[in-house]
Amino acid sequence: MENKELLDLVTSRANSWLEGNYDADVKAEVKKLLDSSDKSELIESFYKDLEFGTGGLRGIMGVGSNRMNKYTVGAATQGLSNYLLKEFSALPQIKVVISYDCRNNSRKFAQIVADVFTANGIKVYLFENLRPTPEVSFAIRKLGCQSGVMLTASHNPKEYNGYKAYWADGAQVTPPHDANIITEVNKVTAADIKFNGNPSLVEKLGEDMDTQFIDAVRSVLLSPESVKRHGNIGIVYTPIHGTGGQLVPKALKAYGFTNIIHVPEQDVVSGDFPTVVSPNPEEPAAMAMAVQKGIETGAELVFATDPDADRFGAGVRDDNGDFILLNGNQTMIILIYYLVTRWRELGKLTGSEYTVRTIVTSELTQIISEKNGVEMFECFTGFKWVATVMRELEGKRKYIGGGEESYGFLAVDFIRDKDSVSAAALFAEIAAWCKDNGRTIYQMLQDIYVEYGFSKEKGISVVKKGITGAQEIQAMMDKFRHNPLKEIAGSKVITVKDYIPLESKDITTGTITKMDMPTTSNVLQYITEDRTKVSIRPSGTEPKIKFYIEIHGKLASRADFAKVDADADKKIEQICKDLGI
Ligand SMILES: O=P([O-])(O)O[C@H]1O[C@H](COP(=O)(O)O)[C@@H](O)[C@H](O)[C@H]1O
Ligand SMILES: [Mg+2]
Repeated sequence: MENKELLDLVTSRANSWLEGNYDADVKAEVKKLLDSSDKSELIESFYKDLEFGTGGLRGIMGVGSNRMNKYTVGAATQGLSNYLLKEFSALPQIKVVISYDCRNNSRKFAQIVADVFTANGIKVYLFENLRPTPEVSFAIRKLGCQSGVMLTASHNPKEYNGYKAYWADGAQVTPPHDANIITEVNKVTAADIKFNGNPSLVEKLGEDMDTQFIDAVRSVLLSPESVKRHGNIGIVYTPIHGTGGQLVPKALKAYGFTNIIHVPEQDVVSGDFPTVVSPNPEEPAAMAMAVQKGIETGAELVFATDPDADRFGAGVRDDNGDFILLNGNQTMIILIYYLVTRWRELGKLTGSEYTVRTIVTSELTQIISEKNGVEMFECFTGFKWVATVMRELEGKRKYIGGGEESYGFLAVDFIRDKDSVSAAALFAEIAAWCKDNGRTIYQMLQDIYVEYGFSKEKGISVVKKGITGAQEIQAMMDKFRHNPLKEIAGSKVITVKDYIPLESKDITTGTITKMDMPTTSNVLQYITEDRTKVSIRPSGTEPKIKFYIEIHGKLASRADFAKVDADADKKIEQICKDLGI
């Protein structure tokens, strides 16, 4: 779009906010944007509507159709209400769960969401205080609700907020509901939003639901004897100012862990995230205070969760006693290995069990799972796709666990989104079990590489903000799509997978095979002769293009680990050069 055309579009959209049914302070903000000589903020705020991405709506807070505010949150809820009223017209009472995280405005947005739902005659179970995302999923199933909303922008920077929308099975909405809801939302004008809530339709949720959640999580403990013997392991835990503090320590205690060490500065609930630049446990800086506390106290494990406590990050001690922060693939490898091993040892495997990973998560998890006789399914990025597999297999096969490289794991089937609470308890349990086996988690990971093959994964995100950033990301995707790399780190590319046409192309023969996926997605994958895999996709939650690198090799024994790992780093460096990142 030409600059003039774009400016006309945003000016007319902003003017409609000045004329429409909007609060006076909102109009004053819009006027400021219109009057400013620098039009960039006006353009960013109005050039499009906020879109449902990988994890619902997510955007910077502020006025405008492309921002998180009373009206975009209100319109989303009005559209969702309209859709629920149609879909469940036979029910005497539609019910939903609402929770929110520590972010600035999350509580306020939660109240707006509750008002709009109840104004539409929908019963709301509203958490009395901030609670983790997985508890929303849990409560929807427990209370037999039709939908739910979590106000959070997950691990995004503090300027952001967001809206995760759930369906009756406790999973975030997927097709056809997501598209149908968007159609309803797009029909809503500011005047249509019913903001005048009906408090008599609100029921508060709190400690009772927490107890049910913790009891359910407690029931999946697989090695109670090991925990009994080693319940005094020192575990540092930080919620990074978010919701995890409500449940993670309780879950660890319920498992039998007694030595939980807090990072008091980060237990402080705050949407300003005063002690970190970014509240994302994937970034080592977000875990620095916890690691420091671990060093000071001699703890063995360091855990962190993101603000809405669906992501789980862990640090373990290496052979020198130094803390190593595991990446999401390593955590997933450890969790999957433990689950399938323990299920097998306990005689719980009947042949119908399964696990799930996303297409950008290490294939080593698949090898481990399947060598233990447990089929692993592949799905798109977004935990809603893991939940989709669970929905399809509900009542037919038994879910053991599933997850993804971005610190997301779910080890239970009574929740349908990633859950850091059960993941943290499980991880601590693994540390106890390892002690009984005479090794550390770090050594166990190396043993896994020896037994199942060595792999190393690295995720690289390139940030490209705003409207121009989005165009640059698309141009990069176009380049990789139309001029695929022929060689990566000296190895021939033999397969290119494109998830828009859902085609896998064998480069040697030119044969194209259709891929079976429930929908399409803007993802490219290159696979080389030496099993290197590079996946490329634009993020659906942040202004980023993401590269996922995975390489495979051999590890003969623990003694060789340092060398094999260092060589892997060199290879990954070369791959980055080849990708131009
Ligand atoms: O951000 P969260 O923790 O809600 O998590 C959501 O977004 C992550 C990042 O997605 P993207 O790569 O599209 O940015 C996904 O990996 C995850 O499955 C999804 O549930
Ligand atoms: Mg999160």
